[in-house]
Amino acid sequence: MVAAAASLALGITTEGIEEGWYDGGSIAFAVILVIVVTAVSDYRQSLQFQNLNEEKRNMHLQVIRGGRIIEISIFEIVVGDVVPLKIGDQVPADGILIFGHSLSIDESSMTGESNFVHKDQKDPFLMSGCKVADGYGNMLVTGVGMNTEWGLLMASISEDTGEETPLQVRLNGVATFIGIVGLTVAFSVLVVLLVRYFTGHTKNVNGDPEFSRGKTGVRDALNAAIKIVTIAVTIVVVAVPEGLPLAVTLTLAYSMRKMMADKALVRRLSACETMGSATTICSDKTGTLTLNQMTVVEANVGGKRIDPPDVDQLLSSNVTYLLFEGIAQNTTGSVFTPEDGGAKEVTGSPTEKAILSWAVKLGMMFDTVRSKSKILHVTPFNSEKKRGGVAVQAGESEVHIYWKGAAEIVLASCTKWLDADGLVQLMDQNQMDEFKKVIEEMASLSLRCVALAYRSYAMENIPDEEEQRQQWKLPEDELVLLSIVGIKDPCRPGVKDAVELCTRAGVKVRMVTGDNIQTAKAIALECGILDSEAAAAYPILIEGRTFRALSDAQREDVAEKISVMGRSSPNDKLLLVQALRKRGHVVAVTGDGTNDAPALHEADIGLAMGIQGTEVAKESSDIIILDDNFASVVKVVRWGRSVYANIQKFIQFQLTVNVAALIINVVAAISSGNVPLNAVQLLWVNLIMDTLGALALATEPPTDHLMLRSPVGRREPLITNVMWRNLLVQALYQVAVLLALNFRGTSILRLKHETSEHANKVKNTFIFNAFVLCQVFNEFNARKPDEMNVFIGINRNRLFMGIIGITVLLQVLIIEFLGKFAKTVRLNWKLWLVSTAIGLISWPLAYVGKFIPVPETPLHAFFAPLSRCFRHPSRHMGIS
Ligand SMILES: Nc1ncnc2c1ncn2[C@@H]1O[C@H](COP(=O)(O)OP(=O)(O)OP(=O)(O)O)[C@@H](O)[C@H]1O
Ligand SMILES: [Ca+2]
Repeated sequence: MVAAAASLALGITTEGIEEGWYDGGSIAFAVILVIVVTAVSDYRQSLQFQNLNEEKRNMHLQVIRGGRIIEISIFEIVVGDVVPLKIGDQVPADGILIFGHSLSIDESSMTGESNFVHKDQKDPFLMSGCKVADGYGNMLVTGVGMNTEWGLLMASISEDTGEETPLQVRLNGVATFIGIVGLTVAFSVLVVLLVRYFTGHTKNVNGDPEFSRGKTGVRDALNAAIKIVTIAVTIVVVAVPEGLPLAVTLTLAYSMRKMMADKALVRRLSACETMGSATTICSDKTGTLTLNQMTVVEANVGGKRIDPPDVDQLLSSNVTYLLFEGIAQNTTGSVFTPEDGGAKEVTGSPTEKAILSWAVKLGMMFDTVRSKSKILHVTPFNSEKKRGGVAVQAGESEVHIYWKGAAEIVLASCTKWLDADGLVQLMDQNQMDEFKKVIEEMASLSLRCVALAYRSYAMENIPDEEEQRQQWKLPEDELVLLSIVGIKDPCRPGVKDAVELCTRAGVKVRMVTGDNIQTAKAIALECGILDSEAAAAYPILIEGRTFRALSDAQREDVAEKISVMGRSSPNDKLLLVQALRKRGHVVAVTGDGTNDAPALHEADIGLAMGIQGTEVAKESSDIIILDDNFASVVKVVRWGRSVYANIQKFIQFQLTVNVAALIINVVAAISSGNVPLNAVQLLWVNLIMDTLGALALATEPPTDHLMLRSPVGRREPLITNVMWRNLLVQALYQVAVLLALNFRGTSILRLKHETSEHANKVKNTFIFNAFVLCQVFNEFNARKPDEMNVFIGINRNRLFMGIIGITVLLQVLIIEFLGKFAKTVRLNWKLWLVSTAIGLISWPLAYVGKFIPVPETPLHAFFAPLSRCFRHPSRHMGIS
C-alpha cells in the first residue's frame, strides 16, 4: 500500500493525472483485491463456526410432561418441566429437586470449587450448568435461559474460537521460514538493483545508462528508486505465504461442515487434523460397535432356563414377587402405561430397558409393584463397581436389599440361591460351577450377562436418621441369587467393514469394554477385531484387573499387543491410553460414561458418544460422534487425513510458485537489473497461489486412497520427500524455461523484426503469461502428490474447476484488456498457444517425475548432523 501510494503520487506528478495513476492505481487495486478476497472468505468461515457453535449447545434431553417422558432440545425447555437427572447429566436449567437418591452435584463450573454438593430436601436448589456426579432424581424447572445463574455467567463470557491447532503452529513455522528467506532475498535484490542503478549499470531501451551523475534529475532518480523498492516489496509479498493459515482454516472449516453430515461434531478444531495421524483407536463396545438395542434373549431364574410364556407354571409366586420387586425398584428406568390402553412405554438406559421389558413380558405391573414398597436407600450403578443396589421396606420391619449387576461379580457375592419353588438353597461348589457355566454359555453367544440377587435385612439395623442413612453402605454379602439374564446387543452392520478399513489404513482398533471378557471376545470375533479364536489369548485378550496389576513398564509392553480388554473399569482405559501414548502412538479413544472423562482427556483425540454419552463425557471430548457408530469414527479418520493431505497439497503448490518466482526474479535482477515480473503481475500471481489456490486445494474431498497408506503419526515432517521432489521438478522446469525466455526471448519468440521496446514488452508479457499458466496446470498436479493420475475425481470438485476457470478467464482479461494496469501487451494466438504448451508440459513432467525414487529418511534428517555440528561447539563455548 505504501508502494502504491508512493508510485501513485509520483506517477501523477511525473506523467500527469490522466496517465500517471495507472501504476499506483493498479498496485492499489491488486492489494485491495487480495484483502477483499481474504476478508470475504474469513467472514464466511466465522459464520460457519457460529453455526457449529449453535449446534454444539443444542443438547437433547428428556423431560417429563403429563407423566410421560419425552425428548426435547434444551432450547425448548420451559418452567414447570420435570427433568429426570442421572449421573453424568448436566443440569439443563435452574430448578428444585422434587425427589432423588444419593444425588450429588458437581458445582465446580459455577463456584469454582471442585467438591460435590449433596442435594436433598434440605438443600434442593439446582443450578443450571452443574453436573450430576452421582445418584439420580427429578427436578422441577423454575428458571430457564437468561433467567438462570448459568445464563448470566455465559452472557458475560464470550466464547473463544481463536485457538491455534498444532498444524497451524507447524505451518506458522514453515511460513516464518519462507518469510525470512523471502525477506533476505528481497533485501539482496533491493541492494543489488539500487547499486546497479546508481552506478550507471542499467541501460534504458536505447542502450544508454539510465543514471549518470549530474545528468539524471532528482525526480527520475526517485522514480527509479521507488520502482526498485516496489519490486523488493513485491518479492516479500510473494514470498510471505499468508495463504497458509487461510488454507488451514478453510480446510478445517470445510471438513467440519462436511463431518457434521457424517455424524461427527467437532468441538476442538485441532482434533480434525490430529485424527488424521491416529495410529490406534480404543473403542467402547456397547453402542459403538454394537447397536445398543438390547433385548433379553436368555434367562435363568431359580436355576431353570425360562421362556416368557410359561413362567407361571415354572416359578412359584414367591419367586416372581421378589424378581419383580427387584427389577421395578432397583432401576433408573420406568414403564409408562398409557391411559387409553396403548402399548407400554419403557424408558431408561438400554440395559435397564431390556430388563424392564423382559419383566413386563413376564407379567410385571410396574406401577403396582412400585407402590407396594418404599425405597429406603439407593446405591446407583456405575461402571467402576458394575452393579447397583437398592434397599426397600417390604413390611413393618423387613427390608429387602436388591442388587443387579455384572453377572460374575454379583454371583461371587452370593452364598445362597432361590430355586424355582421359592426355597432358598445353599450355594455349594457344584451349584456355583453350574451358574458359572450358565454365564459362560450366554457370554460365548455374545450376550451381556446381568445377575439379580437379594437379601433380607432387619429394619432395626438401618439408621433411622436421614443423614446417617445417606452414609450407610448397602450390605453386599451373603446374597441370594435370583436370576441371570443374557442380553443380546447385535453388532452394528457395517462395523466389520469399518474395522477392516482401519486395519488396512494402519490404524489398530482395540476394544475396551466394561462387559464380560467372553462377551467381548465373541463380539470382537464377530466384528473382526480378533481374526480367530486362536488369537484370543493373553495378552491380546486381557481382563481389566490383570492389566491393572502390571507394573508401568510391563503395561507399556502389553498395551501394544492388546486387542480386547474385558471387564475394564474406566481407569483401566486411562492406563491403556497412557501406556500407548508413551509408546509414541497417537491415540483416539471413544467413551460415553462420566468416568470415561479422564481417558477422553488424556487421549490425543477424545470421541464422545452423542446419544448414550453423558454431558460430562461430551465436555471432555474433542469430537462428538452423533450416531454413536464406529463407522462414523472411521469417517473422522478419513477426514482428518484429508485435512492433512489438503494442506500438504497446498504447500507443495505454493512452494513451487515461491521457489520459481524468487529464483527467476533474483537471477534476472542480479544479472540484468530488471525483473521480468513486475509488481502488479507478482501480486496477481500471489492471489492465484495464496487465496484462490487455498480455496481450490483446501476443499478436495477425501478419497479412499487416503485410507490405503499408514498413518503419519507424530514425527513425520509436514513437507515429505515426495513433495520436495515434485516441487523441485516443477520449479526447476519453470525456472529453466522462463530464464531462457528472459535472456534469449527475443530470438526464441522471433521478435527480432519488432522495435526493441515492443519486443521487450511482448517478451515480458509472454513470460508472465507462461508463468501463470504453469501455475494453473501445476495446480492439477498438486491435487495428487503421490498418485500417477492427477485427474481422479476432478469432475466432482466443482470449486476446483470453477477456480481454475476464473483464474484463466482473469488471466485472459488482464493480458488482452487490462494491459495498462499490468504493464502487458496483447499477445497473438500463436504466443497464447506456445505459453499454453509450456504450461501443459508440466503434466507429463509431473508424471515422469514421480518415477524418481526418493529416500525414506526425511530430508531434514540429513541436515540434522550438520546442524548438530554447528550447534555443539557453540554450546561447548557457552559452558567454558
Ligand atoms: N443399569 C445397569 N444395572 C446393573 N448392571 C448393569 C447396568 N448396565 C450395565 N450393567 C452391567 O455392567 C457391565 C458393564 O457396564 P459398563 O458401564 O462398565 O460397560 P458399558 O459402558 O456398558 O460397555 P462399554 O464399555 O463396552 O461401552 C455390563 O456388562 C452389565 O453386566
Ligand atoms: Ca463404557
